[in-house]
Parts: sequence; structure tokens; C-alpha cells
Amino acid sequence: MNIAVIGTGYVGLVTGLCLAQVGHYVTCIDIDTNKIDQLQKGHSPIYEEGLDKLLRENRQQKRIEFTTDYDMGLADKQMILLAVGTPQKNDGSADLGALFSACRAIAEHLSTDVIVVTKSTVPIGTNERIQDYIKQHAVNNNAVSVVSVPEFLRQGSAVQDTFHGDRIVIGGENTEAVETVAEVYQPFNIPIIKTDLRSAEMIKYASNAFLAAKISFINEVANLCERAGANIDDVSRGVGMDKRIGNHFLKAGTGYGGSCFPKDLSAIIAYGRKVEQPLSILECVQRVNEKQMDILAGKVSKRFRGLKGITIAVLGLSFKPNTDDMRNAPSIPLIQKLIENGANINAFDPAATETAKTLLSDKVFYYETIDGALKGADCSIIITDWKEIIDYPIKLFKKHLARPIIFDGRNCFSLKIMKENGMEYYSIGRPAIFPIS
Ligand SMILES: NC(=O)c1ccc[n+]([C@@H]2O[C@H](COP(=O)([O-])OP(=O)(O)OC[C@H]3O[C@@H](n4cnc5c(N)ncnc54)[C@H](O)[C@@H]3O)[C@@H](O)[C@H]2O)c1
Ligand SMILES: O=c1ccn([C@@H]2O[C@H](COP(=O)(O)OP(=O)(O)O[C@H]3O[C@H](CO)[C@@H](O)[C@H](O)[C@H]3O)[C@@H](O)[C@H]2O)c(=O)[nH]1
Repeated sequence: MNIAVIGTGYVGLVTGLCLAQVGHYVTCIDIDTNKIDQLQKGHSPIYEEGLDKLLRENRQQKRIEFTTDYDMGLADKQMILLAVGTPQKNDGSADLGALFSACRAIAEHLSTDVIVVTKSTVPIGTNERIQDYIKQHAVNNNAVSVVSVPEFLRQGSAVQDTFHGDRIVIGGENTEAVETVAEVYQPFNIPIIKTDLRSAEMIKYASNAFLAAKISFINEVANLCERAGANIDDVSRGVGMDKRIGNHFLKAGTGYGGSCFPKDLSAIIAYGRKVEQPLSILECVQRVNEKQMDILAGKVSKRFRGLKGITIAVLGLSFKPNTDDMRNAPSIPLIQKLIENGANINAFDPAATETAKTLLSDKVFYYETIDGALKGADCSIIITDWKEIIDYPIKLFKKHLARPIIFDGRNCFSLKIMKENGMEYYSIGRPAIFPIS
């Protein structure tokens, strides 16, 4: 099928490439000329292993192309995927400005009957608005059916998630359009669930909200473990082995970040308020998460009796490993707090340094190696569990740091190894380790 994808961010690019890979012909449209320039030259603007290869293969097979021109991009397409951003507004609700400006462009450039598939995460009722909006602004008399296919990929493993997802949700009121979309996704061989538009929209928010709730839940239990003298790693494993609970998203840490959970929770909470059905559990989930981001600063401050003048090697800046994305990364409020209280920051991240420079205080010193960041620092804080950091030899922490002290926000190391190496080690939800003097 000939498919247009509007928006070449994470979702648009990965979806476009994966649809091309299973044999469809895809044109990706974006208003960002830099992004389109890069893609036309065969460079992925997104950092993720495997994406460059997928891009190269599909360009060679002429199954994917990139443009800023809506006329060219929408010509002869049977399906248009909407994958523009839906960021958070000041009041917490989703900003649908980019989405409706893309809908306006569809209405003005459409010259064939199409199915419009919404991949963007949108509040309940939005797909009905999209249907009305395009009809109202259409310059030609083409038939348009809107179908909701929310996206569940994770950054860093987006291609893998697209080919091996747990389910594909297809929501729509027009049965024929829903069936056509199901055929397009059939080569992925993933279970498909067909629903109405509103249920599909709700499934996306409820899924993210539940996952975020699991994280805040385990973080609270971790904090309780510290008081109780229990070990969150064992507790988490024991709880997660119950199949009714499941062992995913039970890893305690410095809180969830990223471009999705924080904004999607805010959006569904704002929607609940609007329809007078407040979501009190999710409001707590958010509060617990905000508090969790402060936990490491508190531990360092307690250990050093204040932060003034100490030098901290911060390892990992991106909101999670295998991505250069810094949106809502826990490193941002944490580093801000440390600097406000007088600490000096040496930072290392394998991929996110350039983005970090645009977001963090200009007082932060960046290093290209872990060695460089550690040298002479009073302690190290681990915020993101990159493989490079987990695999870094403990004896080098000991060699480079002025004092062998680690505050680990992702429980990267075993307590036994820390003890054996004579480290002073504070993690999340586990007993602190002090060197034997
Ligand atoms: N990033 C994820 O992991 C993820 C996963 C699932 C769902 N989602 C949802 O998918 C949507 C897209 O997320 P993203 O992270 O890919 O967004 P993004 O912000 O990375 O990219 C959006 C792209 O849309 C382009 N754009 C904006 N207005 C446009 C217009 N009028 N015409 C053409 N292009 C336009 C922007 O230039 C940008 O390249 C959001 O609703 C998000 O919540 C994201
Ligand atoms: O046990 C866990 C699991 C995750 N996290 C944190 O949670 C955040 C989000 O992680 P993850 O879900 O892996 O990343 P995203 O790429 O943001 O993906 C989420 O958000 C996407 C956008 O909606 C959805 O499509 C995905 O299904 C959903 O997992 C990160 O800060 C992680 O460090 C934890 O603290 N503990």
C-alpha cells in the first residue's frame, strides 16, 4: 500500500521504516527541513542501534522517501499516518496544535479517498474531532475515515518493539477502514485488538498510567525497605514472580522520565478533571515520582553534611539507557538541585552530552570518558544504567575518585562486590555499604 507518514520523530520514522520493511511504500513528511535534509542523505536524526541500517536498506529498495512537500507527499496515498508530537501544555493537558495543523494540511492537499491513522497519543474524543475537522476544511470532496492505532514502542528498542509488540490496537467506527488497517499491520504477526475510537485512545493512556504507577509503587516500597532493613532487589523479584503482578517495571530507581510517561499522566489527569472524574491514584503516582528524583541529592547532602564545594561525578544523563533523549530526564532536576546547593558537577553520558549542554547549567563540566569525570571527584552519582557504566570496573572507581563513594540511583552493582572492593556505597532500597576501617 502507498502510505504517507506525517511527522518524522521517533514514532513517525520508526513506523515508516518498519512499514517499508514489510513491503509498503512510504513517504515521510515533516516541516523540519533539517530533519528531512538529513534523512534524504541517509542519516537518522534519532540515536538507536539498527535504525541507520534499516534506513539504508529501505532507501536502496526505494521503499521510503522523505519530503517537506505535502502535495508530493500525499499524492496517491491510500493511508496517512499522523505521528506529530502532542506535548504538555502549562495546564497539564495535551497540546494538539501540531496535530490540527497537520490535519489542516491534509484537508488542503488531499486529492484521493484516504484512511487517516492516528499514531500520536491523543486525549479521548480527539479522533472524532480530527474526523470533523478534516471534513470541515477539505478543499476536495474525498472520503476520509479516521482510525486510531496508538503506539506502544519504547525509545531505544523501538524497532524491536514494533516487530515484536504485545498487541496492535485498532480503534474505529468504519469497519471497512479498520479491516484495511488490520491488513496493513498483518505482516507483523502481532495480536490485533479492534475497538471503538474512544476505547483505543483510553487503552494508550491507561497502559502508560499503569506502568508509571508500577514504578512509583516500587519506588515507595524501596524507600520503605531502606527504613525496614530489607533489600528491594529481592523484594521486587519475589513480588514480580507472582504472574498476576509480573516482573516488568518493578525496578526501583530515581523515578521515571522521558517524553511519554510524565506528559501522558498529566494529560489523562487533566482529562479526568475536565470530565469531573478525578484520578487520585495517578495524582499520587506523579507526586511520588517528583519526590523520588530528589532522593539522591538528599543522600549526598546527608553524607557530606551539605553540598557546598564538593565535586560530584554524575554518570548518565539521558532519561534511560540507549537513547540520547533528555526530555524530562531525572538528571535535570537532580543536577540543578546539586548546583543550587554549591556542588561542582563533572558529567559523563555515552550519547546525550550535546543535548544536555542545551538543557543543563553552563556550570556543568562534560567528559568524554568515565575516567575523566571521576578523576579527583569526591563521589560519583549514577543516574542512568548505561551498559558502559554497569561494566565499568569498580577498581577504577576506586583509583580515580578522591574518595571511594558511590550513590547509585539504578542499583547497578551488587552489594557483595561493593563490600569486597572496600567502597562506600548507597543505592535505592538496599542497605548502605561502608568500608571496613
Ligand atoms: N517517543 C516515543 O517513544 C513515543 C511512543 C509512543 C507514542 N508516542 C506519541 O507519538 C507522538 C509523536 O511522538 P515523537 O516522540 O515521535 O514526537 P517528536 O516530537 O519526536 O516528533 C514529532 C515530529 O513531528 C513534526 N511535525 C510537527 N508538526 C508537523 C506538521 N504540521 N507537519 C509535519 N510534521 C510536523 C516535528 O517536526 C517532529 O519531527 C506523540 O503523541 C507521542 O506521545 C511517542
Ligand atoms: O522498572 C522500571 C522501568 C522503567 N523505569 C523508568 O521509566 C521511564 C520510562 O521507561 P520506558 O518505558 O522504558 O521508556 P519510554 O521509551 O518512555 O516508553 C514508555 O512510553 C512510551 C510512549 O508512550 C510507550 O509507548 C512505551 O510503551 C512506554 O514503555 C525511564 O525513565 C525508566 O528509567 C523505571 O524507573 N523502572
